Amino acid sequence: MLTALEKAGILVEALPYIKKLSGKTVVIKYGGNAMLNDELKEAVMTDVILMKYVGIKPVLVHGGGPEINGMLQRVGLQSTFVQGMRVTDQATMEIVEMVLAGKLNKEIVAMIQRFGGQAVGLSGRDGGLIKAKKRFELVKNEAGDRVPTDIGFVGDVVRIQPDLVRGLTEQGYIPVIAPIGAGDHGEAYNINADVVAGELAQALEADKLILLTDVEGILRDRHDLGSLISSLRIGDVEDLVEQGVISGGMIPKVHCCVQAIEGGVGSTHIIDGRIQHSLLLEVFTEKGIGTMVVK
Ligand SMILES: Nc1ncnc2c1ncn2[C@@H]1O[C@H](COP(=O)(O)OP(=O)(O)O)[C@@H](O)[C@H]1O
Ligand SMILES: CC(=O)N[C@@H](CCC(=O)OP(=O)(O)O)C(=O)O
Repeated sequence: MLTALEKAGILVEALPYIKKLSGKTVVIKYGGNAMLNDELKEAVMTDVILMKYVGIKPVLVHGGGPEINGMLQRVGLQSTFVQGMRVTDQATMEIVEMVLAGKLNKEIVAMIQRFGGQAVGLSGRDGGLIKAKKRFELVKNEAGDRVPTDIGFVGDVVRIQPDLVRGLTEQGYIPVIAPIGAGDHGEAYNINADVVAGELAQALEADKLILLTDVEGILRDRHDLGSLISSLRIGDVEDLVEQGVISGGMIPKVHCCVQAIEGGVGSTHIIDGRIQHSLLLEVFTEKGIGTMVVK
């Protein structure tokens, strides 16, 4: 048990971080398996609300890959991934939007409301928030050349109109955003939630981008938890991707951190969403956790 003095010490340790981040925007991406557990979900929402009440402007972008997988299975649709991106045909796109914008977005909003915060749920199709275009994934062929590959209704962000989100944070709401964009003709595109979080962080000139995931951070050896890279320079990222050290779903994460840093976001972090209150540990303690991607 902590003594009263130790408890007070923990609160005092948070003071410089509260001071530094008060009034600043922090974009948090929450998704994957870390989203399936109710206790963890509640801890994440509590952390986000706490951030808000100490003067930070949190913006939540959520994924929901495993939930989409579950629903696709229920309706008998197969799903495949190319470099961490879901190949998305028309029928899959409908399910993706139903699960992300219809189910999960509203559940998260309801949970924040229940715990005492004020949240507004949006998808990128609302209010022209995310303009998207079809993404062609660059995939290596046998000769080792990167060839643009059609993966259906998967989108790249063309433009973010951040005013709506800014207005909400200024009025004290916590925006909760589903990663779907609108094409030229209003059609829906499935965008990886990490990509949306990175782009939004840049558009909002956020101070921090935090990606919550289902591993400790970036590991040099996936089978060795002691090999966590706590600080990774953006110049070293491509080598690690080329060597296969960083693969699958970690690729969009690390790339969006690189882009966010290059786009002016103060700091980017990939942290373990399976640890209760990992957000608080990252934001309000000296040591932080996970991998910080730095210039
Ligand atoms: N070097 C690495 N270190 C840690 N995880 C890695 C690494 N390379 C690939 N991964 C994989 O990336 C996954 C995280 O990506 P993803 O499953 O898309 O997460 P989320 O669903 O949280 O967005 C990890 O669970 C792990 O399997
Ligand atoms: C193009 C693409 O892959 N989109 C993702 C969108 C959801 C997401 O990113 O969810 P997680 O963060 O939980 O993985 C998908 O269809 O799964």
